[in-house]
Amino acid sequence: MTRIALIGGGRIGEALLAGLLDAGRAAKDLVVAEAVPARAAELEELFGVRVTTVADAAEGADIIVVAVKPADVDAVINELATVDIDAEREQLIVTMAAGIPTSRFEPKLPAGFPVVRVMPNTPMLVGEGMTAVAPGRYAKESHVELVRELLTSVGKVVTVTESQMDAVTAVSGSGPAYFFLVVEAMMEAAVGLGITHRTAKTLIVQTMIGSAAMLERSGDSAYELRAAVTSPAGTTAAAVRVLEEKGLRSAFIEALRASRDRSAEQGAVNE
Ligand SMILES: NC(=O)C1=CN([C@@H]2O[C@H](COP(=O)(O)OP(=O)(O)OC[C@H]3O[C@@H](n4cnc5c(N)ncnc54)[C@H](OP(=O)(O)O)[C@@H]3O)[C@@H](O)[C@H]2O)C=CC1
Ligand SMILES: O=C(O)[C@@H]1CCC=N1
Repeated sequence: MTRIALIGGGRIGEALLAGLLDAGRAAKDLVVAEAVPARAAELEELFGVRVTTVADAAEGADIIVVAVKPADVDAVINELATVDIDAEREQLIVTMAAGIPTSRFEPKLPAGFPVVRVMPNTPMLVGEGMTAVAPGRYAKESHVELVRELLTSVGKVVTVTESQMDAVTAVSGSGPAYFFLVVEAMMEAAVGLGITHRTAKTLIVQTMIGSAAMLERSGDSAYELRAAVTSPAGTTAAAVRVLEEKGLRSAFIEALRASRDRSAEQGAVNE
């Protein structure tokens, strides 16, 4: 079985770990390097995985997943550069850090060492992740396939070019937060209209799940599905008019641009 080293056991690292274990991967094939001792102990306790140093984790792994904050990536690269990793042993690095290009890794690693950049999201935790995968300069089709296979066990996977990664980050990497924000706002509104918190959550979550399922399964566009909900002079038209007047559409356009730009900016630091 493929041995996976996770460098950085934070929010996204935990989503990956939990998703992989739920998908049937054995804890003995997963090893974690985590800087915060209390967090390391928590991960050992929660998931039964071994927590060790970056060097030990990386040397024994087939796939080394880097899931630290963008600002910490250089330190991890420098550490990986000093350990015994080798493309001939079929090892590869997968980086999840927003904005950081594969070209930041490649010059510091053994010649030709393959790096694959990915942008996952936290729903991996429940097997419903969305991950985009882009090969670096030395990653072959077989490396991309291996990464796709790994991440398909925790959700959907698309392959993109690395130049699209900052945009993908704005759409699906950060995307869960936009939906959670919409739910927060709808919850507040529903409770304000006299519905209990518990009932409001049931109504909203199932409405999201149902709407997503229709988008996925019907051949119709979001516009067509929305039109089918909107009775002439009815309730939906009244609500949508307010949302449009308040600038929801342009807010999303500007928000995703800001997210894309922030991703690129994180990659540009220290270049
Ligand atoms: N959260 C998300 O939804 C997504 C995040 N990402 C990317 O994943 C990366 C991690 O994000 P996130 O999980 O939110 O961040 P977190 O801060 O929650 O997790 C990163 C963890 O790595 C630890 N760490 C830092 N340096 C090292 C090191 N040298 N060795 C071992 N562990 C280290 C951190 O410790 P400390 O706290 O001390 O720094 C922290 O516990 C980011 O680059 C982000 O862009 C990508 C997609 C989605
Ligand atoms: O907020 C962030 O920077 C990370 C990257 C995508 C989702 N979370």
